[in-house]
Amino acid sequence: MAAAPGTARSRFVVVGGGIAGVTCAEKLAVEFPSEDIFLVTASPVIKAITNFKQVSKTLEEFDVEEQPSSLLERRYTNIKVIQSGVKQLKSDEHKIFTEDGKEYMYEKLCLCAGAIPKLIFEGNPYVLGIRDTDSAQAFQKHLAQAERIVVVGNGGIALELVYEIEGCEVIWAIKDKAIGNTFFDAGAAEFLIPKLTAEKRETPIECKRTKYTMEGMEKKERPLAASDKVGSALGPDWHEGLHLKGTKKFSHKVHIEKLCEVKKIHLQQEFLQLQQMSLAFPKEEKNVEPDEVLWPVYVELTNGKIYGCDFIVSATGVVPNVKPFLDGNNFAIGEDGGLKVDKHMHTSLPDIYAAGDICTASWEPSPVWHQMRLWTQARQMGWYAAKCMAADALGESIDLDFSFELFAHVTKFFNYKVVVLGKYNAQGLGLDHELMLRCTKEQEYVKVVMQNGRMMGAVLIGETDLEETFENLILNQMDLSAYGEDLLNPDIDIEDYFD
Ligand SMILES: Cc1cc2nc3c(=O)[nH]c(=O)nc-3n(C[C@H](O)[C@H](O)[C@H](O)COP(=O)(O)OP(=O)(O)OC[C@H]3O[C@@H](n4cnc5c(N)ncnc54)[C@H](O)[C@@H]3O)c2cc1C
Ligand SMILES: NC(=O)C1=CN([C@@H]2O[C@H](COP(=O)(O)OP(=O)(O)OC[C@H]3O[C@@H](n4cnc5c(N)ncnc54)[C@H](O)[C@@H]3O)[C@@H](O)[C@H]2O)C=CC1
Repeated sequence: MAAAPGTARSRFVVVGGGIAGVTCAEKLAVEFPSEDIFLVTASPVIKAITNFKQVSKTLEEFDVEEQPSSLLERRYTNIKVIQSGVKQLKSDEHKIFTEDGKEYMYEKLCLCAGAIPKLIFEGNPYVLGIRDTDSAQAFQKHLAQAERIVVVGNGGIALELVYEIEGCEVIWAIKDKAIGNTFFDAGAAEFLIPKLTAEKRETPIECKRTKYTMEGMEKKERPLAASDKVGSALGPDWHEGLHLKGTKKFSHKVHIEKLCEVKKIHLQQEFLQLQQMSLAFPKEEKNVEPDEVLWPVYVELTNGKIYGCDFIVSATGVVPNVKPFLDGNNFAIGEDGGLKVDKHMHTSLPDIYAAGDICTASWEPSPVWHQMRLWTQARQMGWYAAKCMAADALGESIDLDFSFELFAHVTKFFNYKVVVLGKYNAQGLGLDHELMLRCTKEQEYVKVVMQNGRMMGAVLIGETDLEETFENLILNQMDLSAYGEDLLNPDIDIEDYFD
């Protein structure tokens, strides 16, 4: 298709300057050194991966740096970064239109526009979400004035926040029976709880995991994204540079409300009126605090309790960022709202690929892999999408990348190293599975998920040193029935067994 005058044209265009987009553009730049690769991004900074190390077959370790886009262009002279949001895609014309009034034609396009926080009571000024550097800084600013906040959600962000916040009371409202439902079961939650309630927290452990830094610029020099622009998602250790401190002298004070959701949020005046009328909140029945404590906002939970607070953090997951810029194109959309991609990261529309948080993996997965919107998967998908685009462009075939064989994630919660492998929470295994546990208080928690004598998943908390062995056992699906409980016997060197 010929480009109209004024339309820039590139064989490969990538949208999004997060980990998925940058990795995809870098790989394309290497595969096609004589082509210009356009990277179109709404954010003024890009995310780059440095010091990448493959720790084991599927576990990886890397640093993530927020960098000015000029550094990327200097590293890859055939990458051209266009800093403007895409406002429209016309897939039938192979064109994208940007906010600054320009248009670009592509032969192959990869969409890596990430996800946005799925907020409860969206639009309420007392409800904050955390996604990018700007929203994290806004949160920090509000926290500095706060005495009490309510954190809603039970996933990665909530787990990190409730542990890190100091000098501010935290009411943590979760839908589930136990904390951290996206990463662990109730047993692991029990193991972790004492760390949360301990008054004094230790210095952070050194842990082999991704690290988050800002390279090539001082924090104060960082260009601020305009508030209406979508920045890249934060990631590992995002809170390290932030001072997450409230106004109080105490260190930590967390109260957990289980099995509940937020029913309503009342502004102070509305709350007082209702209370005066004694209609909505008869004090003897509900957990309403004494009148002398006045809060800007009151959170009514579905368990009937009401908590006043300075503001609410909604850490309630993300939705793929497909609106409004992809409206008018007939993409197949997954149940979670992402662009469906097949095993070649191809969307349902010709010549359009997608990677990272924006996409929904819709191929038949390996029995021990599942998608989770994580930094590692954004990198793996971006890299593999570029390989698939290259293979398509050259008329070659390509097999699904090995990284999708086994789900593997290393992170840190409550100052413990946490490794989750395979179907670590027996996801999708039904009742037909067994759990084996080993736990030493304040030291380690090891859980393996077994099915028909085979290891299907594991949660390793603490310095267990078991990740590589278990990774192999899950990958090779060896029949372990003969070993029974010895599999977790601390007196047996399990690695020797299987070498
Ligand atoms: C607070 C927080 C902590 C996290 N911690 C961890 C962790 O410890 N470990 C982990 O593995 N993962 C973590 N994650 C998840 C991880 O950050 C994401 O899964 C990952 O960054 C997704 O990468 P991405 O490239 O798909 O999307 P993003 O990083 O969101 O990048 C999207 C890019 O698209 C651009 N964009 C958006 N719309 C447009 C448009 N219309 N036109 C042009 N460009 C556009 C944005 O500006 C951005 O550059 C965390 C996330 C958050 C929010
Ligand atoms: N260390 C790590 O690996 C981290 C990873 N992340 C990733 O960043 C992304 C965003 O993190 P989160 O927002 O924590 O998402 P999440 O998907 O990890 O967790 C969302 C939580 O919100 C709960 N929830 C959903 N709707 C709710 C509602 N209406 N009311 C109450 N609770 C509700 C869910 O049950 C779940 O516990 C995720 O993809 C997450 O995996 C984030 C922080 C740390």
